[in-house]
Amino acid sequence: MAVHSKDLPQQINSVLDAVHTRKSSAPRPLPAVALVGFIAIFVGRYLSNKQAKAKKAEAAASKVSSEGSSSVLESLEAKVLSPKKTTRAIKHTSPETFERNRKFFPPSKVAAAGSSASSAKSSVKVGVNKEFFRQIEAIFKILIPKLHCKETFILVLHTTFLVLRTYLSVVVARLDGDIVKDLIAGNGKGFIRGLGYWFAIALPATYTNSMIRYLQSKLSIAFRTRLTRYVHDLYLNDQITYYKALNLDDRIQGVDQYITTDVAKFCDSLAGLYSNLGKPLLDTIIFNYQLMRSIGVSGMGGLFVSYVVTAFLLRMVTPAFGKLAAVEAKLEGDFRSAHTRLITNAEEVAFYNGAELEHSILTRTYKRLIRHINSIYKIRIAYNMFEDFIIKYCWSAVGLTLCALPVFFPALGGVDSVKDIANGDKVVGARTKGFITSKRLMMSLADAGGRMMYSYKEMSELAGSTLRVYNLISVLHQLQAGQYEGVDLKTANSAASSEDGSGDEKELYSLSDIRGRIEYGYEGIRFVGVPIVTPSPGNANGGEELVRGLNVDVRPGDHMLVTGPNGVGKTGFARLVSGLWPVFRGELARPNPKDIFYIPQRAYLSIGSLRDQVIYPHSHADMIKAGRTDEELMTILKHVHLAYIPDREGGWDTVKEWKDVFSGGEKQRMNMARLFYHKPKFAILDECTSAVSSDVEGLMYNHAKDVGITLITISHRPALFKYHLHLLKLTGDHGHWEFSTIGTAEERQSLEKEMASLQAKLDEVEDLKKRHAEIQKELEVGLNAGPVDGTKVQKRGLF
Ligand SMILES: Nc1ncnc2c1ncn2[C@@H]1O[C@H](COP(=O)(O)OP(=O)(O)OP(=O)(O)O)[C@@H](O)[C@H]1O
Repeated sequence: MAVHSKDLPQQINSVLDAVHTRKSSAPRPLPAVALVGFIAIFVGRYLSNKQAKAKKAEAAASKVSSEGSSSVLESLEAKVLSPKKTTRAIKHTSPETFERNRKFFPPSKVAAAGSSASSAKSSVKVGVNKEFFRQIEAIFKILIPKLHCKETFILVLHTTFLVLRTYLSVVVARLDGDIVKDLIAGNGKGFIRGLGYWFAIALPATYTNSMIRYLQSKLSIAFRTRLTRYVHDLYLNDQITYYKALNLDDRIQGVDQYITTDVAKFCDSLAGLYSNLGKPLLDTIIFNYQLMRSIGVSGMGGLFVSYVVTAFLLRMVTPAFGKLAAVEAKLEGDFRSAHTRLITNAEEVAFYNGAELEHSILTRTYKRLIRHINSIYKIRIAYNMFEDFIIKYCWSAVGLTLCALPVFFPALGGVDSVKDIANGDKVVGARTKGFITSKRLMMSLADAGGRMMYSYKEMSELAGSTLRVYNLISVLHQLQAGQYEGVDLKTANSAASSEDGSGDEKELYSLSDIRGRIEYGYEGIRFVGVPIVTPSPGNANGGEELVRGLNVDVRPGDHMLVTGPNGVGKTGFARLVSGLWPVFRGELARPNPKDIFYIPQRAYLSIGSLRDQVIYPHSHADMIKAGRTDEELMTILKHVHLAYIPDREGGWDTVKEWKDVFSGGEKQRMNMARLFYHKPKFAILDECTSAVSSDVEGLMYNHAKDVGITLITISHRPALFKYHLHLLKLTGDHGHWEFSTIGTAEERQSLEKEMASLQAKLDEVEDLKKRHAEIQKELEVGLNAGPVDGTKVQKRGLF
């Protein structure tokens, strides 16, 4: 019977023939051992090198932390001043790479589970379909950016071990057949030799298995590192994509869950899928070929038919695992963010005694998640039963029948049994060997088939996490390029005119229709016809116009106070200048980022040392590079009346959760210290001294002006008038605003002083007048009452 030996690599064929031909006396598994040994040495060297490097780095790190602050400083200084000596810096993804990749990430056509309406309109479902493969292909451009990279190396090594494992399985199946045949024939020598080979194979086989697991984890970590780095570069950059994703777009809610859990899950599933799908696929090809040698072509035909029927049946009964996985990920994210909210607002909740309500929110979120997970488990019961029934029982029955074919109909047997009989084996021995080998191969095949079917389920689940990761990258790419999910202007226009009733066209502001212009590098802040509009993502009527076409020009030294009632758009003004809100119309000219500093309403304290709080957003290395010293920081703290802090907290290097350490006023003063450290040309102070006592507030304002910072203060408090020259009043009346000049600061201050002293004198006059009237009245009463008795007068309370 013709055997297609050319179909397999020559080497595998010759080794397999050597194993099953009894005439060969050479130790048969040796090529495998040699190959594994070579790979083991290679991988071992690679890993030990890595471990040695890691140990070295760890030792260096512990040395730095055990030495005092001065040595930390020295080591940092050394790093800054001699970049050659530092470890290789992690390079950020270049804007060109983002530009190149953006076209591979157009908005997903799949209806994202639990996402906004626009994507939900889509008819494409989550699952193993064309869109899934397109998304995977796009993500692969990030995972494996070029042919020669670490991931390719791991993949090649992983594939080598997978092939090796399949090869060893075939060797084991044949060896098993040989051993049983020798046992039945009573061939002691052959039996002992067989056992020897058995143990010789055990070593490379176990090593191969553990290397496959190890390389799978390495591949997953390598993928995760690449993806996380890419997403971080896309998320945290000067385009403030993180702010846009959180405030100007609602397509990715719970972005932390996406970046942490979803990315990790995706990489795990992808790395697992490669071995869970690649290995059984390879097994199926090789085992089928081997089986054909034992059970013949007709047996193979039967096997093929059983595959097709199985695949068809399983496809019919497989639930939408992809969609279920995507919904589960979203619900996990909701549960996590409910906890995060509580952590962030623990003090406020405690003051309000809100534990019970918060508890019910957490329980509700958790129940929603668990209800969904439980429903997945229930769906799985029926599916797993069906899968087991087909793979374990039906396949075994088919397998046994196929093994029996050569026994009952020798003409249908494969080439091996013919060869064995020709080699002088007895018919029973040849049948036993053939049956044991075929059975083992069948079992491995059933196992491979099972894993392949299981992989289909995994692939459906992978489709869910792929969709989430793809959506994350796609939305971030779009936001970075300034493309938002805007409202449909046609629908919004008709809605606005009918609501209005007048039929007049009302100006609509959609994030997809931003027409304003921003000019950087201007020596001041100039608004020309710029409206202040809330971005309102997802609002069908577009953003709300808070302030109508604003025209102001603040030049150096023109300190300006922005005032108005709550919610009128004062912070909106600052958000426009800082580039957080888009300029929908008009022209905005502003200084370069380094020349303007913004201090928000809620004081922010970063993770890090006390020093980091003053110099934020500089790092210590930046500070050293700029030639700034701790003494300078101390002087700054004196200006904000916080000079006692370094001593109290144990020095500049103390690391604490600073938001829990400082009082409200201290937090605000620390934020003002940052302003004095950075000394920008312009500063926007948004109610950032509301908790500071007025005397210290005055000192800080005066110091800021002394060092040449032009102040734009957002505040309701008239006490701050005296530090400003101009007043921008947002009235809140149909977007109305007024701009006026307060006068020079000195004039204003001296006038106010005079006013205050005159007022004090007037108050005194009023008191004197009142007293005068009282005395007069008493005297009149006393005179009318006749001669005065001293005791009587005293009783009336005159003296
Ligand atoms: N991302 C956003 N999307 C939609 N509306 C927003 C957004 N951010 C703020 N707003 C709304 O815009 C309005 C103006 O907000 P802004 O923070 O500018 O008020 P403000 O004048 O500074 O008020 P306050 O004096 O209370 O600080 C508010 O009604 C607010 O609810």
